[in-house]
Amino acid sequence: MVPSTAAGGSPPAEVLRASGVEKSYRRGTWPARRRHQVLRGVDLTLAPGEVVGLVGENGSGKSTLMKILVGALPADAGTVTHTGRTGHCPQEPVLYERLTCDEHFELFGRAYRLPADAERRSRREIYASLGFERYAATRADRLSGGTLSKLNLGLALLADPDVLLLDEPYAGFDFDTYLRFWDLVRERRTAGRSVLIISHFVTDEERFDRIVDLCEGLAVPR
Ligand SMILES: Nc1ncnc2c1ncn2[C@@H]1O[C@H](COP(=O)(O)OP(=O)(O)OP(=O)(O)O)[C@@H](O)[C@H]1O
Repeated sequence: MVPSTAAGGSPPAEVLRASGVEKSYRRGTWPARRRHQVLRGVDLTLAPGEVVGLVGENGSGKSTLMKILVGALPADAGTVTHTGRTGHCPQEPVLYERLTCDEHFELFGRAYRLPADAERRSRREIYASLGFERYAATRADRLSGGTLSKLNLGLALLADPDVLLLDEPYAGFDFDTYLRFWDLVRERRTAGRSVLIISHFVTDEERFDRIVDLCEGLAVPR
């Protein structure tokens, strides 16, 4: 980790930097075991208030890169540095089926060490902006796929992270929720927060500041 502000107190030029990130997986069983190199030296930066799209075909390594960026998977080579707080919304929601939405927010609020009143305020804003307050007392195993995605995103937003990393965040959203999602991203950008969005494809290119293609293991600016 690097300090959250540059020397002299001025804002950092970038909130996230990945340099030369490499990753390969082993495939097959012995004696036909071989390495499959997914990332071949990815360079990627995210400036404060920037909304960047990371696109690439199925299997190009987007989720692998995201896991490395959040520290959930070690890279074989390269470095990743962050400033400030990071929120991560994985492709598959990591939730507890017996806990309600409210209980998830309480649990994650404690994990983020948020004061209880700040957690409740943030939770109310998230329910209102994504429109799922009526499910506050519903257990996760009784939620629809789209509402699970809202909860997954809401938990990543709870502590107002400086950098939000989202893996296919709107896959299960209806159109109204999709538009609400982009309102939320716009608000974050205005507040100087950064968002990196992984997607198979980008339909609304104008909503992003920049698009980066993950192609043959490298991040290529579009
Ligand atoms: N744990 C693992 N072990 C072995 N191979 C893996 C593992 N995780 C991913 N892979 C392989 O690495 C490649 C990249 O996978 P990854 O999930 O990062 O791609 P992706 O771009 O996110 O794909 P998608 O768009 O389908 O979600 C794929 O060929 C996948 O099969």
